Amino acid sequence: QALFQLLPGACPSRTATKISKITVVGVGNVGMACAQTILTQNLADELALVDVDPEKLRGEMLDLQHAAAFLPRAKIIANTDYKVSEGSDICIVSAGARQRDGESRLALVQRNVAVFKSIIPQLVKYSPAAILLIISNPVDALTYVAWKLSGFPSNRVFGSGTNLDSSRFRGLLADRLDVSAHNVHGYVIGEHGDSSVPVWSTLNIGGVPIIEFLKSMGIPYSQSTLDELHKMVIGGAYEVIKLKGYTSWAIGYSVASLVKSLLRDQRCIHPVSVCAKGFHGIKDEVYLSLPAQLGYTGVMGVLNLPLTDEEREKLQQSAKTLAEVQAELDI
Ligand SMILES: NC(=O)c1ccc[n+]([C@@H]2O[C@H](COP(=O)([O-])OP(=O)(O)OC[C@H]3O[C@@H](n4cnc5c(N)ncnc54)[C@H](O)[C@@H]3O)[C@@H](O)[C@H]2O)c1
Ligand SMILES: O=C1N[C@](c2ccsc2)(c2cccc(Nc3ccc(F)cc3)n2)CC(O)=C1Sc1ccccc1Cl
Repeated sequence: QALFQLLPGACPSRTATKISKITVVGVGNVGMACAQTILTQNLADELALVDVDPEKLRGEMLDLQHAAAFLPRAKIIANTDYKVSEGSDICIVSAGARQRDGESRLALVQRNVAVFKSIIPQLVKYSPAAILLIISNPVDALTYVAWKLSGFPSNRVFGSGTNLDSSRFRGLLADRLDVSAHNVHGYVIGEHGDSSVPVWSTLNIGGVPIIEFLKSMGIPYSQSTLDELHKMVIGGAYEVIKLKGYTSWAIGYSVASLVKSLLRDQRCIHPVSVCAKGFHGIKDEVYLSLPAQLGYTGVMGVLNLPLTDEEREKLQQSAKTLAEVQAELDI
């Protein structure tokens, strides 16, 4: 006897018309944190995992498949062959070599260019209409490399950039001010990591400019207070590395928020690494983080965020540094 007695008109073989497929390349700490948040938040009907390590790949796939009873239904597949990624809407790249002790940023980029040359053309071959979301570091330079290698329009190639930096910044302020991080409206822009630029001039708490908010709370402040907060964002990354050897959960949740804006066409504004040429006087083809609107087609637009002369100068300096690094690359 059949397991189910079908009702008139039922057609079990017919599936949803819009299948959202996401590929994660690099099943390390970051890649698996992204996979986990994407599955938990029901963002993919199909999740493909790719890596060069076949055993780790199969292990991670099986381990996720074993959670099926606790997750929304999703097809989880994995292979070292990029054919498994065919027809992806979004390809997330967290694969790459990690910085060796004493290794320069340029040397790290050059090593990861070689890694990207083995990844990006394969993703393009099987998913020519996909959006590429780059996480691997140095994320701004590698997002530029991915853009050049892919031949995609720049709106379909972006990096997580200062999305994590901004999340830490907002979280720290939220804790200090005893308010939800969702009401701390502020951006860290520019180059991801140590040289990022906190935008104080438009930072506000629920619409109240930060300086007014601190005054109203009777909280003493000075520029050094604000600068100290930015140093804590950077220090936070190093503290996590010192304590657990890598970072994963925060970047995993930040990537899920970006994926949701893309696949659900939310048109939310996120600080992410975009082609910054033409914004804030930047003349070079570099990727830097600016507040960008994300929707189903990718980066839909970049917010013309007012900046002080000092903030603009810092951004332009980062653009110059990145352009110099990029000029040395063999892409
Ligand atoms: N942008 C951010 O905010 C942010 C935050 C945290 C980490 N990261 C970066 O994410 C990257 C990954 O970090 P992690 O901790 O997951 O590293 P990891 O070493 O744990 O994982 C890297 C994975 O990439 C795979 N890999 C290496 N070469 C490959 C190739 N050619 N093709 C496919 N897969 C390949 C490895 O097998 C490994 O599984 C690093 O560059 C790290 O700096 C970025
Ligand atoms: O949370 C992290 N963890 C990493 C990490 C994860 C696994 S191994 C290193 C981290 C942690 C600490 C320093 C650091 N430096 C760095 C090295 C090379 C790059 F290309 C970029 C950054 N990177 C990678 C990374 O980008 C982050 S965010 C981050 C880093 C430095 C300053 C501010 C922030 Cl918000």
